Amino acid sequence: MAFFTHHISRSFSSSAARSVVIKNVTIIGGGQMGAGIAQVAASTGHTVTLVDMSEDILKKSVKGIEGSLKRVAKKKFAEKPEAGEEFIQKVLQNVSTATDPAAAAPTSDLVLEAIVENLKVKQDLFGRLDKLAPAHTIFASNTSSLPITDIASSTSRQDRFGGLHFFNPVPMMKLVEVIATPATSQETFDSLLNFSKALGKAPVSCKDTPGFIVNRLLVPYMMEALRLHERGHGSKEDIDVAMKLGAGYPMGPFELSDYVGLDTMKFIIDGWSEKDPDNPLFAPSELLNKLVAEGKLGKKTGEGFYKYK
Ligand SMILES: CCCCCCCCCCCCC[C@H](O)CC(=O)SCCNC(=O)CCNC(=O)[C@H](O)C(C)(C)COP(=O)(O)OP(=O)(O)OC[C@H]1O[C@@H](n2cnc3c(N)ncnc32)[C@H](O)[C@@H]1OP(=O)(O)O
Ligand SMILES: NC(=O)c1ccc[n+]([C@@H]2O[C@H](COP(=O)([O-])OP(=O)(O)OC[C@H]3O[C@@H](n4cnc5c(N)ncnc54)[C@H](O)[C@@H]3O)[C@@H](O)[C@H]2O)c1
Repeated sequence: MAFFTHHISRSFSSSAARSVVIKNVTIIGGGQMGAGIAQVAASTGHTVTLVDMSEDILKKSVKGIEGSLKRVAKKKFAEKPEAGEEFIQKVLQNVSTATDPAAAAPTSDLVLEAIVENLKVKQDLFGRLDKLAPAHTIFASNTSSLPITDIASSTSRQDRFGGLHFFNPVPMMKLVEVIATPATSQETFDSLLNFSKALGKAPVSCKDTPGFIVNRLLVPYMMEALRLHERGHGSKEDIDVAMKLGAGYPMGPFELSDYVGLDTMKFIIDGWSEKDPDNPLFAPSELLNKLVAEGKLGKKTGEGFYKYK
């Protein structure tokens, strides 16, 4: 229970780091979130290196960025399609790709991670990068649910480590949660806050507490929707319609789950259940586990709670 009741008071450690103007960014993970963040960073004049595990994945990431830029350009340059095409090419020139994070880390002001929601994998990544990146480089995680303090513990730069939690789809969602751990320096926090503003986002300041602000409220809501459905008290279609038309949400909880990715949902819930085993809300869901086991991960695989082909 301590996981959900503890309170961390924010105190900034004294730090050798100065406030950094973030220009060169390495983003690790070219999935939904990493590609979206890369797009927005490149669109706002940052130099971006996008890293993932294979050239094939990176090709897909860049294709996704191009597709999203086309939607942005269609609106932004409605009257001037050739200016729209120029904008797309200019943004894409700011993005390079790599399969080894070591390639870009030495010249990065910020290394931002958006890989799988697994503590050990994130710790291994940052532990390795800590030895490669210069002293001034800030590290940040886009984790949905893991404590930033735990991820940062694999490095020797806990004062230069924070959370930057973006929302999906990144080009459309204005919010960024900027998370300071008790060890994050004021300079690092300011750099991350200013970077979020430079991306055209609206940052809010968060403590390193479970779910930060949005997911602390969103996860119980989503889990209640799942439990309601599992008890047979509402079809997923009716629950989605009800929350869209009755609460004004743009997507119902099952549509949103498919959009986020059911594998990510499961990682979040399994992690919280481990930390708070007595909370029935976080107990394993047979339905969610079955869909993930069948590889039905939502929109990205063509099927989740709903079918998309
Ligand atoms: C029930 C199971 C429970 C399991 C329990 C597990 C619990 C865990 C839950 C926690 C999950 C946390 C995840 C994460 O940490 C935090 C999040 O990110 S939460 C997700 C937040 N996002 C949302 O809530 C999105 C809600 N949806 C919307 O806002 C909209 O639907 C939309 C995505 C913007 C799309 O809009 P629509 O009107 O529906 O559709 P359109 O396609 O017409 O789009 C409108 C408009 O937007 C443009 N657009 C859309 N996407 C993009 C894009 N990627 N790039 C560029 N442009 C885009 C599109 O072109 C349209 O433009 P227009 O035509 O209007 O000019
Ligand atoms: N999906 C969402 O709506 C959402 C929103 C906010 C935050 N997040 C968080 O962002 C992170 C990424 O989520 P996503 O939805 O983009 O996932 P995703 O599955 O779409 O993409 C993850 C990418 O990371 C790559 N990857 C995995 N391990 C790697 C490693 N060691 N090195 C390099 N690349 C690696 C994978 O190949 C994949 O392309 C997670 O921590 C998630 O909790 C997700």
